[in-house]
Amino acid sequence: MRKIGIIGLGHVGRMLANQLVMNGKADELVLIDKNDQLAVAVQADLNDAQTVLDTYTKIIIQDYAVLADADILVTAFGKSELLRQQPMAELETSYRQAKQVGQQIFKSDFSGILINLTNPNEAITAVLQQAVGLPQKQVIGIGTVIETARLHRAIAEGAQVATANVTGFVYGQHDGHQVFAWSTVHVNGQPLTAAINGHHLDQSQLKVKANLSNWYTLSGLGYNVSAVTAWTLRIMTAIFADEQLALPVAIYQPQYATYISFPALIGRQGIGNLLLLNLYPLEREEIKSAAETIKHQIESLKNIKGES
Ligand SMILES: NC(=O)c1ccc[n+]([C@@H]2O[C@H](COP(=O)([O-])OP(=O)(O)OC[C@H]3O[C@@H](n4cnc5c(N)ncnc54)[C@H](O)[C@@H]3O)[C@@H](O)[C@H]2O)c1
Repeated sequence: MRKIGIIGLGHVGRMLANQLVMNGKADELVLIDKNDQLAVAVQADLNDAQTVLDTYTKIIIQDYAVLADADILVTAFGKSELLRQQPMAELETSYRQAKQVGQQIFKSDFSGILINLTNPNEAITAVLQQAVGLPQKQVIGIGTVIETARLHRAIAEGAQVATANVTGFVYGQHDGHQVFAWSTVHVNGQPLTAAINGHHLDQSQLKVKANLSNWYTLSGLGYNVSAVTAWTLRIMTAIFADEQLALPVAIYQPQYATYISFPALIGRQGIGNLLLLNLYPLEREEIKSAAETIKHQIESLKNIKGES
């Protein structure tokens, strides 16, 4: 039986619940939001849709206790409208919510894999890990998975090849101190320094292009939802199938003594081996510097008191 929980039923939590039910990807789905009416509404709406589906998902709402035997729990609380101000504007709000939600998860005895989507992603994943008390390998953030996907898309469009032909990672801090590790990027097995499919690709232009789609989405919609939902579903599949899929998720990286976006293998156990690739010295320095930025952000949370 596949049992999945989602905490926070805003744009992202709702879309994820919708996809899980519509595609029959969960046998039991636990939906929790601080807004009772919203949770009741999402449950009713999805149950109405189930009248025509040939799969069935049992939907339970507002009950932390039933998370005890859940396989995967996704945290998608937050207040994304704040992102219109600046990328880290949710920090205080998310921190207070994470303390409160984390305590409730701890009390529920949840022992599966927690995937955190709430921003600022690395810092809030670290706060949640402390609060829920699960081993670090079981508490993952979405990290720079979306940045990496956007980079692959920018490269694929520039070289006129399929996105699947592109490999490589963005490390560091989601929506902040990103590190484009060009040494890891290959297209059709070739490094970017080579002409790809007859195209010479410029790194700075690729970087701008990769960030542009985030800008377009945020300025038009005010939030982004589809890519994060699709990649969260992909991570869930990797966990259930024990795939050992390599993605740059937010993980605790002992070398930097902090949560940071870093490529690692994802499977049934959560995080497996970290990918220790042969990076350029400058890239290693940049990752170290991103780790310092994240540590400062986590340190700054000590001055925040109270719960929202
Ligand atoms: N990493 C990514 O690529 C990515 C993409 C999109 C969104 N996000 C992040 O995911 C989070 C959710 O985004 P969204 O657009 O759905 O936000 P949203 O503001 O639409 O929804 C947040 C939901 O969380 C609920 N909530 C707040 N505090 C809670 C608590 N203590 N307990 C339970 N529920 C609580 C709210 O009631 C609301 O329904 C944000 O932090 C956002 O920045 C990340």
